[in-house]
Amino acid sequence: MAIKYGRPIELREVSRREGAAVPHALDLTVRPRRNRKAEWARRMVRENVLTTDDLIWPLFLIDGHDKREHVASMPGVERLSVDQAVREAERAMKLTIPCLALFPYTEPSLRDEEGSEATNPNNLVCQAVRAIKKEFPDIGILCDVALDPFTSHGHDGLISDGRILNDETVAVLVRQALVQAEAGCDIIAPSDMMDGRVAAIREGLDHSGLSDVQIMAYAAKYASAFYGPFRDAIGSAKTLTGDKRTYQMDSANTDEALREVELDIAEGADMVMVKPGMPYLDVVRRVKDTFAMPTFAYQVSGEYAMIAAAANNGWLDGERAMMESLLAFKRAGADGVLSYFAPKAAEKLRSQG
Ligand SMILES: NCC(=O)CCC(=O)O
Ligand SMILES: [Mg+2]
Repeated sequence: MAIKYGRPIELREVSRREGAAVPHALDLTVRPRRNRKAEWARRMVRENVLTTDDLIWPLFLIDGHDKREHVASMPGVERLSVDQAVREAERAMKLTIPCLALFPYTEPSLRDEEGSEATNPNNLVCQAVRAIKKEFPDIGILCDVALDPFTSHGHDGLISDGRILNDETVAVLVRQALVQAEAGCDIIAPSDMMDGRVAAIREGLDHSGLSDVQIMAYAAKYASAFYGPFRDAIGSAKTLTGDKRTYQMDSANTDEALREVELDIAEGADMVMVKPGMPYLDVVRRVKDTFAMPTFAYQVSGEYAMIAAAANNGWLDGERAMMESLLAFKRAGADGVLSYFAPKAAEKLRSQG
């Protein structure tokens, strides 16, 4: 059977001859199905399109050389040594993915209470930024700013008596942003949810002659169960004590998301992000409609894992579910998506020409 665009050609609606008698014919003037009768007709009225320009590809880094390690809870995703990350950057260039996001798996021996490795100008992230930029200066690189990959307790900030300290943490985040920007990173993406960090980072960058470095603020980041596999990937799943509800947002709220976004824009964010993605599409839509800012969504590890696991079990058509999930972000008003599906989706988009 000939298959095109995933459905049997035999199912195409055959045009009916005028005047032909149809039993039980309804007297309908409006028949919305007319605009869906063939692929060319659907293409004509399609409201949203996904392109490779919409994709940001998150990569996980590990120490070593020529090393790739599977992340068990994220089938198809690997931790990469810096040389392998450079190879993936080349793949991203060929696939016309505009931007990579880098996340380190930090050796346990380098993690401490203060997350000191975050401000080491030669840490894994900074090494990867330099190596990728040296070979592929034309690909964008986004670096996360938060302490969780570097702290022994797995929290995004400094802790005292069980409290995550805001202002003290912000001072460290500014130093983290500066080492990454000095290594050549193009976009600083604070994901820590401390108050006032965007303004402090903007000021730090500007005072260091780095005023061209953009800020994509994880402005509305929710305390979510969907981050589980990411914590597995960066090695903080086992060490994380408690949860992040005193700094990340309550999943019950959307007005609060608007206030958070408004603050980050006022503090100098060039782009804003909502995270997680699919369970929070209502927030993406409200943010886009309210602020008309470049608005991004993060299709997080748990969202990826759900689709990948169901597909691996044969319960979902993985490719179709991937493309449908990514298009949903465009429909909700997002300008782009951080997604672990980025390379697969880009391959699919390019094969469709
Ligand atoms: N700051 C980056 C993340 O927390 C990512 C979460 C995920 O992919 O689950
Ligand atoms: Mg905030």
